[in-house]
Amino acid sequence: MSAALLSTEGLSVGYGATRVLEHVDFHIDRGEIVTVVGPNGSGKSTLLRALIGGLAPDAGRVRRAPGLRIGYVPQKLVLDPTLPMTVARFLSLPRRVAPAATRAALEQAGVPGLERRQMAALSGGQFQRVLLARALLEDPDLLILDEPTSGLDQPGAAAFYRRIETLRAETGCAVLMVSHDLHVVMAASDRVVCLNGHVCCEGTPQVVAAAPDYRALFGEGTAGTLALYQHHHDHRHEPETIDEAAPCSTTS
Ligand SMILES: Nc1ncnc2c1ncn2[C@@H]1O[C@H](COP(=O)(O)OP(=O)(O)OP(=O)(O)O)[C@@H](O)[C@H]1O
Repeated sequence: MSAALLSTEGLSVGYGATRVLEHVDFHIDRGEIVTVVGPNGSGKSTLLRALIGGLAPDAGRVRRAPGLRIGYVPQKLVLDPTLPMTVARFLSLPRRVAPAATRAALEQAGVPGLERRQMAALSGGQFQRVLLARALLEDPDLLILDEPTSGLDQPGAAAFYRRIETLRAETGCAVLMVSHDLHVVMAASDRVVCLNGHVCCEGTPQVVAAAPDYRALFGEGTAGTLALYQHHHDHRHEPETIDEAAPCSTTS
């Protein structure tokens, strides 16, 4: 537990009287890539809010390594499209960033030279990369991404995941990623945690990118960056909340 960058013990958290997460034990270690999957409304964003300190636990605790630097990429960010704002200016909010640091962050995020482009004129993939660049300006020990590929097509998602893998290799930062896709995850994930109000199951992704079935499903364009996650639940959920095809040996 002491090696963890960030961990929770018995975390219960919610909004007012509504509990969203119950007794969640979670950890992410230095340099690790962890993907949290779960259906819509299962508490993934709530877990992130609790982890970054935006939501106080009702019970249990959150532990952060001393001096931990977190770079956060939000699920979406809505900017007024009529407001003229260059990428460089966006990256300098709320505090000014030197041009060299802006250039380096855009390069690291895989979109060099975008400084003078208008935010409103970026494609979905470019916008996501600029959000990543903004997170990288923090020089994070831990990069937290909330559904970063939700607006991207499969080749776009694969390219984004390749960039994240490269970043981890270059900087050694840990990566915590959230996805509502229960089955398809980043192949480089060291661990996948399945959440549905509590931790249902966790394990490694099964890398099947070379399998003919996988290719039939996802095509050839993803170059091994995506993998299937196989759930091994030992309890049953309400219909339509989670992965009905998963084996559930007992009823909770
Ligand atoms: N600010 C809030 N106030 C009250 N309830 C909230 C608030 N934010 C989320 N909730 C509720 O908490 C539950 C979990 O929401 P959360 O956003 O954490 O789920 P999620 O797994 O991230 O979902 P999604 O995949 O749809 O983004 C939902 O029932 C949601 O309606």
